[in-house]
Amino acid sequence: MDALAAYSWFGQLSVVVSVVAVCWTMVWQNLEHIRLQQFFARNFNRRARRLAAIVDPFLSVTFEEYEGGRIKSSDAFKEVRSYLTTASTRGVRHLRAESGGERDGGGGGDRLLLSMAKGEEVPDSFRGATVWWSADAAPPPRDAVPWSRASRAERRFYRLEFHESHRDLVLEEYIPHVRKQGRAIMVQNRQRRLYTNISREGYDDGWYEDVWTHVPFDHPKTFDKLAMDPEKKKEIIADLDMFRNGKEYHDRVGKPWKRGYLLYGPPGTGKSTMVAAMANYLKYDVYDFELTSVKTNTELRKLLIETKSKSIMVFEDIDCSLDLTGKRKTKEDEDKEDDDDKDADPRRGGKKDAKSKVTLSGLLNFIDGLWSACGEERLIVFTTNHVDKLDPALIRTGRMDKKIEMSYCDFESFRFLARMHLDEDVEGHELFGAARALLQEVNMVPVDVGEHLTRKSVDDDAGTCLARLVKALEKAKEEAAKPEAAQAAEEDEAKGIVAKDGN
Ligand SMILES: Nc1ncnc2c1ncn2[C@@H]1O[C@H](COP(=O)(O)OP(=O)(O)OP(=O)(O)O)[C@@H](O)[C@H]1O
Ligand SMILES: [Mg+2]
Repeated sequence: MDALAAYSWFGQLSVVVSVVAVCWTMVWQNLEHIRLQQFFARNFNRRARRLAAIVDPFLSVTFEEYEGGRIKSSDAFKEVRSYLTTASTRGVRHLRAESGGERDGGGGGDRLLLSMAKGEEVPDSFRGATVWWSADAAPPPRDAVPWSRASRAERRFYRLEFHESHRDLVLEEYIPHVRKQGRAIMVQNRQRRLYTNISREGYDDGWYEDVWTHVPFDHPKTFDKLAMDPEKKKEIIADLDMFRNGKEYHDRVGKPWKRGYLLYGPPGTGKSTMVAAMANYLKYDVYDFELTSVKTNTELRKLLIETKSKSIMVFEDIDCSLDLTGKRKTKEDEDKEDDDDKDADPRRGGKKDAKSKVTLSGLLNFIDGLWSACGEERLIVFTTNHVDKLDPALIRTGRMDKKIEMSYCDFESFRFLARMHLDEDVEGHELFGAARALLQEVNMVPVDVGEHLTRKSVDDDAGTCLARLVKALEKAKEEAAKPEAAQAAEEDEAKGIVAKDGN
């Protein structure tokens, strides 16, 4: 390299170094500037926050009806609204009334859903902390979908305000408590349903997606109107309470949250009525399984999957629904049954008129197989007139946890029915004692006792009804005293069958 070239190279290097130096200085100065800005901003914000906390130490949480522009109202909003229904109806002067749609957990029909009107505020207290709820609404968004009513409606919201010293209590305990209470109120108020699986016209073609059809469940029977031994009734109610509040226990011991009840006894002793009373007490839906309409075990499983929590699954007259006296199946039987499932499934080219092929093991698996754990908080109730006909595997503990015998009318049930039907203190009536004495000798089911005690005309009084009952009991006593042969002859005569010798 000659001297000139070396000079030129050195010159270029110095230019590059100077440019880098200038750039670095600029960047550094700006960095300093940004740092300073951040420093000031942080300190100012902190001070501003501190100042704001002194001036206004309250925090707030907002529950919007439509979260993030969705058109389905949010669960949290509905839960808060339900929770506030109780608080607001007491403390608020201006309420908003809506007809309770099923989707909102209101239930439709005549029910009204009351909530705080816009601009109202109500205090609430929780573990010594006071919080305030207010209701408000924002105008609909500019980009509202014109044909969607929900989208065009104003955006309602609830605001919860509390002192910042209660921040942890409110966020971690109070809000979960409000949501849980709100959900419970929604369950209490919802219109309950009675479901049936009886197939509708066209179902066999496999086109209907819904395997259940339903009607509103409005059965008037409650435990207050069910005649039975008071101690037994108390025990059943306590058992239902334990079950309803048993989520933690079932989780702890690793048991699916379900319970089996077997109700057995002669016809007319109140088994179906007991199911209605249970459903009304627990506020559960009822799924009435008509097993004779279920073609296969697979279909039974599908029905199970489609049931919701907080429900009673009832199998009435289980002994008549299926041949459940048979043995459980071998492997070969199960293979054959799978083929039968295919045969009976019209969607898979099976015959339409296939008879029910639900088997005992299908039912056993339904009750406590792997699939039975899907969903939670469900009662399974079997009713039967012939408990002795049922396979012991079906009613063993774990499948049927509680077995309740519904029996003939005893004195307590009679007294209960007499008071309920005659609506007065009938125990002093002379015929009351006579009926009581006869009931110790004769078996009569509650449905018959109730029927005799029912007033048939406006002129009927307690005496007339009791006399009718006493007469029926005396007749039943006479019948019971007759030898069996005479009874059979009488029955034949009634049917028009006359013995060959003419006697
Ligand atoms: N223990 C009872 N208390 C009050 N009412 C009863 C009682 N038992 C029966 N009844 C009345 O009798 C009618 C029939 O009762 P229910 O249908 O519950 O009998 P069941 O035991 O289910 O009979 P089945 O075995 O024939 O199905 C109902 O209208 C019910 O009101
Ligand atoms: Mg019944």
